[in-house]
Amino acid sequence: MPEPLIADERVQAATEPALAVSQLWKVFGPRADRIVGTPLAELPRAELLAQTACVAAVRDISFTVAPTEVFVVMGLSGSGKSTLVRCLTRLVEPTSGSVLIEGEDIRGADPRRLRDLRRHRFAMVFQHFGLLPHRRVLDNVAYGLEIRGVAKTERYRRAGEVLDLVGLSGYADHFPDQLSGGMQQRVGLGRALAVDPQILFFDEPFSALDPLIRRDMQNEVLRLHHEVGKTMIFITHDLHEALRLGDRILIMRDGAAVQIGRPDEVVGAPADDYVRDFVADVPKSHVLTIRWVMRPVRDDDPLDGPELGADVVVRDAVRAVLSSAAPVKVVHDGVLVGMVDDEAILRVIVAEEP
Ligand SMILES: Nc1ncnc2c1ncn2[C@@H]1O[C@H](COP(=O)(O)OP(=O)(O)OP(=O)(O)O)[C@@H](O)[C@H]1O
Repeated sequence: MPEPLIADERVQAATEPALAVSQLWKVFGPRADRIVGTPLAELPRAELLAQTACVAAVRDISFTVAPTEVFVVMGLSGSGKSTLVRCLTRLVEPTSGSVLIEGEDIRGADPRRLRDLRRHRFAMVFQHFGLLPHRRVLDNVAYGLEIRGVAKTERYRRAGEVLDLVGLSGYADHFPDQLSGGMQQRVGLGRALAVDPQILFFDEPFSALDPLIRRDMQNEVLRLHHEVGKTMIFITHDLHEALRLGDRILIMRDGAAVQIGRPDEVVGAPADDYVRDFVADVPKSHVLTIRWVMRPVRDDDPLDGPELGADVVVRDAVRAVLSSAAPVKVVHDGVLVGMVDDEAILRVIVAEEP
């Protein structure tokens, strides 16, 4: 698959990143702080373990996340996703590297500042909802505000608002065990949103839910993201979930970042065989945009065909392309950047046939 011909700057705005991670390592084990920067750090995981009894759970990872971006961390079990994300809030202490949250170095935060950041700037949603069983839904949602010392009337007002937002109006007085798994996770989402955090962290929040409910909840996250526009860091081992939710995806393997890219980049230009295997079964027409299938404009191209934006997904372009006698013109920022003809579209569709 050719590289897209033009860069997409949608996500990477010129503003300060919400999160900037640089050369982050987490090594577990005895004398873990003696590994980074030595030849031992280059050893494959199994050899490092055999020689030093240490595990490099996160290896030299760097990335930035733009404000309001949904950034997904994906990888197989044991690849280091949870450790990486826990390092970002110092639930796990990084071994080396830096983590800046809106420019603030959180590795330098003292315990008081850290507590403050966790109460005011971050919120977490976990797989096992972590709800308080003896408290009503309303109190569970209001919990973060209670910890912050917000007065009862105000926190109930806010919790009521959030219950509406997550589709649980009418359930304020229920207890968690009276709700289905999906609804309990909505309470978890509501509790996270109630404190109006700057960054929401999700650690495999939907893995325990059955597939239909899981899809519902993914839609819910997309809808909430659209409404509240928070920066979200989302861990999953499910590629389809990653592709649906992520503006960009970080793919991890054995603690290292194998690829960081938009869904269409991961599917259109997998960095190696590991990623290629991951994406082999993804219906390409659902993910690739027409910039991935367009060809350069030729002098003799008829220019009376329809026009489509370069970010239109192939699946949504099929009808326009196939029903037009002339090739479709692909435009980006008002400039003609390529052409798409029937053949290019059909190649993607036919490749998906079982
Ligand atoms: N506290 C710890 N002490 C020692 N090793 C650890 C610790 N926590 C994690 N590890 C190891 O670090 C590696 C990465 O684990 P991590 O839980 O971050 O992976 P993961 O991708 O989140 O996996 P899963 O999807 O199964 O949760 C694993 O080899 C794990 O055994």
